Amino acid sequence: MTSRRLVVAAAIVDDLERPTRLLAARRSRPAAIAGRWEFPGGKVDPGETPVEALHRELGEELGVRVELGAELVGPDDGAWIITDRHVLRLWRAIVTDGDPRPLVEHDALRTLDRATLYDVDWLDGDVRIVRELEQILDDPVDAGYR
Ligand SMILES: Nc1nc2c([nH]c(=O)n2[C@H]2C[C@H](O)[C@@H](COP(=O)(O)OP(=O)(O)OP(=O)(O)O)O2)c(=O)[nH]1
Repeated sequence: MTSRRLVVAAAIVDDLERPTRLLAARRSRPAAIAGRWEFPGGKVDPGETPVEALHRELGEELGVRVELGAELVGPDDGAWIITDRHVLRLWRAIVTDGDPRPLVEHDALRTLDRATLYDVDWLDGDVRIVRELEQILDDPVDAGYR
């Protein structure tokens, strides 16, 4: 049996209930995935709950505090297998404090909407998650934001 390490990450959006924009982060390391885009987050440390780990990672990586919304439940026992060694759990989140900056692990951030969602080179394992989020993202015009 393979047991995969749990990674937790956030779909940082502009509105928890009716999102139109999503934050993507570009990896700066390790070399094998540098330049690819992902959801900010990281591995859960021993003794941490997944939600505690997510708050810690978002503070370390982006310098922000967040409020979490609904989890995006995946097809693999409720989570998302992203690599042969990792399984991801992902929550909607909005920033409540700070401006996201690529402090560690990332060298660029982008805010994407439905029209630009695939303009970045998502990590392979994230692509089907992005497809699911595409169903949730409202058009900014429909949502009355533009
Ligand atoms: N954070 C994150 N990792 C992802 C995503 N998609 C994906 O395949 N991964 C992979 C990349 C890494 O191999 C692994 C997560 O490890 P990580 O390097 O982010 O974890 P970490 O911050 O705790 O770092 P470390 O302990 O290795 O220093 O999962 C994603 O959307 N977000």
